[in-house]
Amino acid sequence: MKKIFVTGGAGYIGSHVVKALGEAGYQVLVYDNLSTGNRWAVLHGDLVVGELSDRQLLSNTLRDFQPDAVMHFAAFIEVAESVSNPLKYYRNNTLNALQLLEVLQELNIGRFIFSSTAAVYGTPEEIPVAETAPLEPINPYGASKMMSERLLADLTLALPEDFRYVALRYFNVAGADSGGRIGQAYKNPTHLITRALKTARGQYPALQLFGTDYPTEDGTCIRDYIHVDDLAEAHLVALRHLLNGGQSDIFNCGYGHGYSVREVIEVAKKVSGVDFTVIEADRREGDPAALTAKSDKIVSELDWKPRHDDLEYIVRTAWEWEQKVDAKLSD
Ligand SMILES: NC(=O)c1ccc[n+]([C@@H]2O[C@H](COP(=O)([O-])OP(=O)(O)OC[C@H]3O[C@@H](n4cnc5c(N)ncnc54)[C@H](O)[C@@H]3O)[C@@H](O)[C@H]2O)c1
Ligand SMILES: O=c1ccn([C@@H]2O[C@H](COP(=O)(O)OP(=O)(O)O[C@H]3O[C@H](CO)[C@H](O)[C@H](O)[C@H]3O)[C@@H](O)[C@H]2O)c(=O)[nH]1
Repeated sequence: MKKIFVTGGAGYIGSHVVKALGEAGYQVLVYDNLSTGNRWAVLHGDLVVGELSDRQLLSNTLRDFQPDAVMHFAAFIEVAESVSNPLKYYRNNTLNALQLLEVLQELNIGRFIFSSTAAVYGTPEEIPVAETAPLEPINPYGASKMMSERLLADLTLALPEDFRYVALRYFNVAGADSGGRIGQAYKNPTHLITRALKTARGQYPALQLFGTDYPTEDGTCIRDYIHVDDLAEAHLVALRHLLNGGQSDIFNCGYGHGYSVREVIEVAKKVSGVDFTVIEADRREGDPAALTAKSDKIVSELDWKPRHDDLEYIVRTAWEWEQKVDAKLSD
């Protein structure tokens, strides 16, 4: 049985990947400080509650576990916060990734899957954006991830046989486990779909719509929303690629088309059945106007088969999860 070490596996995306790894028969060890993750979200394997910057604990845990591959999800993820507190993001997302790579090198652990982001592209000249587009992040979050990608690229150049990685550039991840066991579970969520559905449930008085003067058809930002279970499957195909001797590579993870904020709000109103209040507000700092993935590379090269390219399904699974999450968080 192959062993996979998962940092950030108690978080939103990591927990869905851990679920998929468990169902596919991998042995999983999660390493997470539970800063935004939850113990109950780890459905398979064991959890070590630990801080990435704790080099000793990280190293001892990896030495004991001897994984065949590492998946690195642990990071801070909010664009707006990264603008107001950039060093927090460079420390956790870049410095802690660097230290993890040093420890892996010391222990000769050489297969790595990295959670990157569409934010590395900034405001691309052409959309859908291809993996080969220039990386010009417009916020510290994207820059912190771009720097980690650079570390990976340089390390694999130096050690082509001993270190191989796949960086997955996620677009906007949304939705929840179709079995209703896990989903996004933050005390103060900032993502559009989660905020909209919590507003529909009466947890916020209104949804703020950030920016209506973007150069898009309806003036609001366009994003490529990908269901979290399809993203989990992308990790499994990337893992098989590496374990079968595949080369280091980078793949976009999105469906290749997007929806405007107004379109998402309409679907959230339809699925919830609530005509919640929307307040048109100023642009949020650090937001590009439109970001969609050119997504054929992962399909053709890794045989990724997405199953949930349907905004209504994405929002419905998130809505079903919203009925449960508060009870989970107060457990
Ligand atoms: N959510 C998205 O739309 C999105 C898009 C692109 C990329 N990503 C990337 O995906 C990854 C997972 O994101 P998510 O949405 O699941 O966020 P999340 O906050 O739910 O998960 C991050 C997990 O990492 C843990 N963690 C953070 N810092 C840590 C540290 N120093 N030591 C130990 N554990 C730590 C947290 O407790 C949490 O469980 C991140 O790397 C993020 O940048 C997310
Ligand atoms: O209450 C809200 C929340 C969001 N938005 C808007 O909705 C769109 C999507 O915003 P999200 O916060 O849901 O997602 P982002 O596009 O900012 O960022 C997400 O996707 C990025 C890549 O595209 C990064 O990876 C990042 O980690 C991840 O949070 C943006 O135009 C934003 O301004 C609102 O109008 N109101």
